[in-house]
Amino acid sequence: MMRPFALASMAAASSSSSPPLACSSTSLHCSATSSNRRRSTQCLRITASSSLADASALLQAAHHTVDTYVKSGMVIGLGSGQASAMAIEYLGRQLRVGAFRDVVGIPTCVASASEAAKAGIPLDYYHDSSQIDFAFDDADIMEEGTLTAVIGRQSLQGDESIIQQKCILNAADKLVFMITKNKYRGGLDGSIPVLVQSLNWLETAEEIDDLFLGDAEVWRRAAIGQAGPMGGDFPLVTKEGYNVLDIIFTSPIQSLGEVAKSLDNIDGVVDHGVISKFPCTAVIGLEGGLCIVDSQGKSSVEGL
Ligand SMILES: O=C(CO)[C@H](O)[C@H](O)COP(=O)(O)O
Repeated sequence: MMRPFALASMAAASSSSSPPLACSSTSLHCSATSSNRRRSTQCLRITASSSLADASALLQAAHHTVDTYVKSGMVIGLGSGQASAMAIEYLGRQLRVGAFRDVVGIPTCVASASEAAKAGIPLDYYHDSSQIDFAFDDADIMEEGTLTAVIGRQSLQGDESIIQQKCILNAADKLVFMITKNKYRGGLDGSIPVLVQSLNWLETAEEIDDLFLGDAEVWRRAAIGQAGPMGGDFPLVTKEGYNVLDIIFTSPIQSLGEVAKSLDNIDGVVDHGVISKFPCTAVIGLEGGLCIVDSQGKSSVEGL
């Protein structure tokens, strides 16, 4: 059954991500555990410098992604978010100075199309038959080890579409997510967006609520105004005509893959923000360096 959740509990759930102390089971280990712990404490005190540090970590991740994976002649899926915007801007600059040529971008949403247009990257639409050599994106969170990611936590206004984003990312021969280390861990928390048929959204929401009973709350996303279990006065309707439910996990998620599988089996669920792609690479921005982890289990550290 849907329960009337207070707004305060939504705020608490969405801000409950505790800072991790290390970014991988393997070598992210990168000797940085104690300094990361020190850094986590400092970050709690100085939020402004934390976002500056994150921005600088993401900038390194964005430059590394373009420098390492982009080659002339590629068709590239362009994701959205802070790091993706940085990568798009840098890619445009590199095209202008002649570091690459004949690159075509396929934006996953309006925001990345607009960044790419500003950067002067030639663009194309995504078609079912599009051959995409490489794609990059931000992730809201990424599961340590499996590299399963969640996208689409931000509000889906305008023309954004989780379906289109996932199609482009899944179609790419190679996919990179650029993230900061606090988004890469096991026992993830926070929310997962789920697209549902709007006609029977309440039944679907109740089924999802029953599935994760005690571990999650299910809210319908609002287009404007206050969030609420029912989506407020103006529930969000995507461009495809679906509602968005946010499953707000209040207990750590044991396996994102299992959550995705369970959601796929529920009537009325059209898609969700969990993406599990092989091969996939996480370029994780750290303070003063990068950690690169791929889905074959290889990891390396740069610049620490
Ligand atoms: O859907 C997404 C990427 O496709 C993410 O929700 C989002 O863009 C993350 O952005 P940021 O890194 O700026 O928080």
